[in-house]
Amino acid sequence: MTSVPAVLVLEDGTSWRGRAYGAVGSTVGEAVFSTGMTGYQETLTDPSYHRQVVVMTAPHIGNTGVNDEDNESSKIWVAGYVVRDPARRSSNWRAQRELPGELSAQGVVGISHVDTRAITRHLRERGAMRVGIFSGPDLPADDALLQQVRQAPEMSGASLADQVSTAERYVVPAVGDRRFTVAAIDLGIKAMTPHRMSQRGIETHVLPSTATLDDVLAANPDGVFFSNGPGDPSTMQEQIGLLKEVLDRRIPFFGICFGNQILGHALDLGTYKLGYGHRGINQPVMDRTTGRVEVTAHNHGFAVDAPRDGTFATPFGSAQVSHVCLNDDVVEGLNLVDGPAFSVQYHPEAAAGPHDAGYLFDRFADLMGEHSADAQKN
Ligand SMILES: NC(=O)CC[C@H](N)C(=O)O
Repeated sequence: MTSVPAVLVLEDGTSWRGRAYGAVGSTVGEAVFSTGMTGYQETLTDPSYHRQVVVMTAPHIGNTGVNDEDNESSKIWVAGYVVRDPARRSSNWRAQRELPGELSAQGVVGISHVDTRAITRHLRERGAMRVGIFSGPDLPADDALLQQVRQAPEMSGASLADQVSTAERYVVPAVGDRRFTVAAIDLGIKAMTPHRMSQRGIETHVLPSTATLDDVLAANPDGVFFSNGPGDPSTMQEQIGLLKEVLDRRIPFFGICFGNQILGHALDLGTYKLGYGHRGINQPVMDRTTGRVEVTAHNHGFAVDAPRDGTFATPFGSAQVSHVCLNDDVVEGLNLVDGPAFSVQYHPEAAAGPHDAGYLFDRFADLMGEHSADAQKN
């Protein structure tokens, strides 16, 4: 098989040569790496990867093909894909198509046969940075390509949720009897999140990222949820304002990832950009409320800045850091002690990933149950 040449160019001028993988052409984005050994289809279709070029540290990608069941959204969102050694053909009973064909069909430019271990170490030492992948028979000189990379927008300051959110609201029904109704703000929601809620008797009303308080209240919700999503959380001023109104009304709240960062802002905490972020399905996190350690799925490049020890004052009462990452002490969860609100920076929906953190959806259901019991008492 003849291969088309490709080159990966980082904004610091470093470049790697390989072969075109998926669509032939060019793409730019933020270079990040994922340490997930499995679950590449869920990674590719996670809307939080919008505008990011993902380097897979697992060397062999494509082994299980792709199917119509494991998508986390309606399309592949990564801006580009970097793999070491693609499977020549898939071998899995659930495979319906081959990964390279799927990438090509969706116009996703990738590169293979590059040293993904070296690229990962480079990003780990120098931090996430802009990157381009360029493929074709006659590639321009690296200098010209570097200019294109340096013109790409930065991730800091990027407001991207509106680009990935649903245009229309939709409802994911509860499995069995409906116990609770949740209004979920879609900032780039993964399909598994309402699915996990439905398994707990929750009917989820998924609303566009531009939803107002009236839109939320129209669902008559027992709880409000803010999803994961791409971009810089400090740009989400409308959503931060909406969440403040939700907290003010003491409606039970749960947030995942971007939702955790937005809760941080609503509590007057800041967010900052991590050197290279956490992406993968093998990150150890401690739930400080129980002392239990869980292995969890992550995909974040920003984090909340909050005091680690004890409680701290917020406009909505005292709060605490509920979870921390055991690798680097990054804040992985917030808990409003004086109100019905909590969030985590990682992914209890576990798509892909271990199911250790599934209890958080039960915690949300319990919070809604307690709150409705309290409301009846008052
Ligand atoms: N998965 C997410 O919600 C990511 C949140 C945010 N875009 C970050 O990179 O930190």
